[in-house]
Amino acid sequence: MTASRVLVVTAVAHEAAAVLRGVQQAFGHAGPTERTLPGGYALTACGPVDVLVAGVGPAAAAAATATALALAPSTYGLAVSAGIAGGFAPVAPVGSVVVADAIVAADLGAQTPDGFADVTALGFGRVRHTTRHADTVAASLRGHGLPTAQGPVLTVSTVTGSAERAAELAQRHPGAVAEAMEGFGLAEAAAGHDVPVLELRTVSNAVGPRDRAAWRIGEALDALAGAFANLPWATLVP
Ligand SMILES: O=C(O)c1cccc(C(=O)CC[C@H]2O[C@@H](n3cnc4c(=O)[nH]cnc43)[C@H](O)[C@@H]2O)c1
Repeated sequence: MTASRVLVVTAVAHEAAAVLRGVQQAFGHAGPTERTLPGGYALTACGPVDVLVAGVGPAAAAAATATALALAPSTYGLAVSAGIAGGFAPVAPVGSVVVADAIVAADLGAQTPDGFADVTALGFGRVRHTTRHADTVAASLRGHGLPTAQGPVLTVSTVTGSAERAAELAQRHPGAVAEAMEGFGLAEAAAGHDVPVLELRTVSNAVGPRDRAAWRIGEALDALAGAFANLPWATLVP
């Protein structure tokens, strides 16, 4: 079997529905088919794309992605972490798209007297995965008029809630465009199956002081559908 399908992993069903709206627009498939994988993960197939609901956080993303990849060896040519995200100002405002050229575990490490040390610095692990197709995807989205930022997307286990933490992350990860909670989990699972990865998100809130009234989840989900409708599918699905 050729690795000709794309696996898209979201945290929650609303994100999966937005992704599927975009995929349906791109491929015109009327009837997506849904099944449940072992572990209870909902997987919906639409054209050459499978959309999986994994749950929130890196561990949930890793478990679900590993399950899907193990059940269908040599099926997927790309695994994509997709959903909403917090955007770093000013590059990624609410409603914009972010495309990861790297997926970085931002809080996997140890607090030392000299500050945070990630597991790579500590000598026992990795904190970064390089993605596939980021340039082509970002160019395509911009070509369709979608505001798009490209750069590292951070994976965190705790949502940033202060200006100090946002500044610390931005300083430690120059060029970071967004933070979310699942990308690194997907990337770790995909690496175990030699499947290339991408992370594509739309911004629902700014990374910074907590302000629930400022979240724009509906706007971000509509933007997510728009992004998936306008991906360079011929590149992603050879
Ligand atoms: O309670 C809060 O202050 C809060 C602020 C933003 C997001 C949350 C969530 O629980 C959503 C987590 C969910 O959505 C993704 N996401 C969206 N925005 C962010 C963010 O600013 N930082 C990290 N993750 C974010 C994430 O991938 C999860 O799937 C709560």
